Amino acid sequence: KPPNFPAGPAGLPIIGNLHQLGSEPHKTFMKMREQYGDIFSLKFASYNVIVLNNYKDIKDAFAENAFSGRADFKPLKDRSGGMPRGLIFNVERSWTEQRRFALKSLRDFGFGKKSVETIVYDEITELIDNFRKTIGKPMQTQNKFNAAVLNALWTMVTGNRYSHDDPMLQDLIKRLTSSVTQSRAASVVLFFPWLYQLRNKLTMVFAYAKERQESIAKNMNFVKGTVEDHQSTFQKDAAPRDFIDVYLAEMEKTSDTTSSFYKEEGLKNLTVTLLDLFVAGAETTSTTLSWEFLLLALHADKQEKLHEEIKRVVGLSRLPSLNDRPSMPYTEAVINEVMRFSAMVPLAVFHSALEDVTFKGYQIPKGTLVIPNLFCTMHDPKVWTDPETFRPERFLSEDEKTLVKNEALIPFSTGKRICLGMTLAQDELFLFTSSLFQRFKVGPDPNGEKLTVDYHAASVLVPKPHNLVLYDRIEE
Ligand code: HEM
Repeated sequence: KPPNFPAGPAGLPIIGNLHQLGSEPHKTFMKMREQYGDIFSLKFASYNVIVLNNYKDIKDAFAENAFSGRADFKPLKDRSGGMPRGLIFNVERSWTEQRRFALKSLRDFGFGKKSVETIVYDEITELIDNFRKTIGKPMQTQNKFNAAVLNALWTMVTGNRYSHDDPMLQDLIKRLTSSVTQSRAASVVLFFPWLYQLRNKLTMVFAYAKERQESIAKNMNFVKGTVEDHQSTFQKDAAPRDFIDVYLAEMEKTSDTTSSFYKEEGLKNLTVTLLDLFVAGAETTSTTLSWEFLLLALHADKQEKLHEEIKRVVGLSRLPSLNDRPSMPYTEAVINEVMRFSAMVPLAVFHSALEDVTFKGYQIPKGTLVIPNLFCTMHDPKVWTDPETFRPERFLSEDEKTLVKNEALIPFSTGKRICLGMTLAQDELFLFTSSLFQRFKVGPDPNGEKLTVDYHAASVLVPKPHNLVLYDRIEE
């Protein structure tokens, strides 16, 4: 161990602590915290790791540029053409440039602005039509939300939308979903470059590796095709149609040969950026909606309160809008509680130290992986009363009229690398939640198995497949 490094459980040679993680590492870390404290260390193969479990430590660490690196895993670099590019796994200057540009441009195309409403309304209208066909029948919600959410993103980025049952859209969803929810067994190769090499050589033997490589290649081609279409119809002086157009315009005006927007490098960053937006934006938002439907099916009283607020503030004759949001604290509290309870991205995305840093008296060497245990901050019994209970009222003042903030609610992480799509996700969650619970009531399938909050744990926590039944509140 490096000198003055946080303490942690002893591991084995070669693999370090990898064998101790279990199927739910976020919970294992909560147990280790009892023995080793809020900040403890691990070893994953040759990587030094520190785990942060307290929201204050996570906030302080991630406010520093020194902790804004990402792991230098070879498979991740291969995914973006041999070096870090795009948004999620990019680092240093290229990341700063790409992130700043994506944030600004997407804000102009919807993030936090009115136009997000128009785009999301199209999806909500189709979703409501589809849901109405299933009234009274058992159905799985996850895939339906996926299509709507991915479509909204696709519209902002590429200017087009698909019908929710379009095979192209369904195919894209399948490939994106598997990249986020693939088993932990596959991610072990991240830590062992030699195993990754071997796996590549034995691609024919490892079916999942083959499938994953093909899926990344297909997604890449799909995105490249869309970029090429834009390039061939791009008009320099016309108003940009979408995110890709703004990006192409930025490339046109870049003359600095070292910029991440310059010519070929710009194009490479664009394709990875597009993939990153879809990978990060679609599955997360739709899984949050799945959690919400499941939790509200289990808590009919909270669902009734939610519907009552929507009926009182918006009525039943028009769709809710972002302007209604400040008058709907219960709706906000429900969304907050769904995000807290599900802690859907339990360990965020690993950060790494870009240089040697001193943090809270510890010396953290360059290259150390930093894991923020977001699950712990949002289920910490020291912060939350009865953390395992679903109770939206915890985010309200005593008279239930005002929303109350809690600093430990950090489902989007915090600091320099805070989720780039946070505003969009929050707007979408508000619009989907208020529109769908204005119209529908959701409950367990009376003839199905007992509903539980069990989930499948990968990078994202996804509720186990389950059926729900919808009822239409508005007779036509
Ligand atoms: C409920 C929905 C969402 C949740 C809970 C969520 C959560 C997260 C978390 C925990 C991270 C990791 C932050 C870190 O490394 O510390 C992240 C990163 C990211 N998210 Fe989200 N996200 C959501 C929706 C979205 C949407 C809709 C988009 C885009 C349109 C998006 C784009 C991104 C990107 C690009 C990153 C990487 C940022 C970077 O590394 O600089 N996310 N998100």
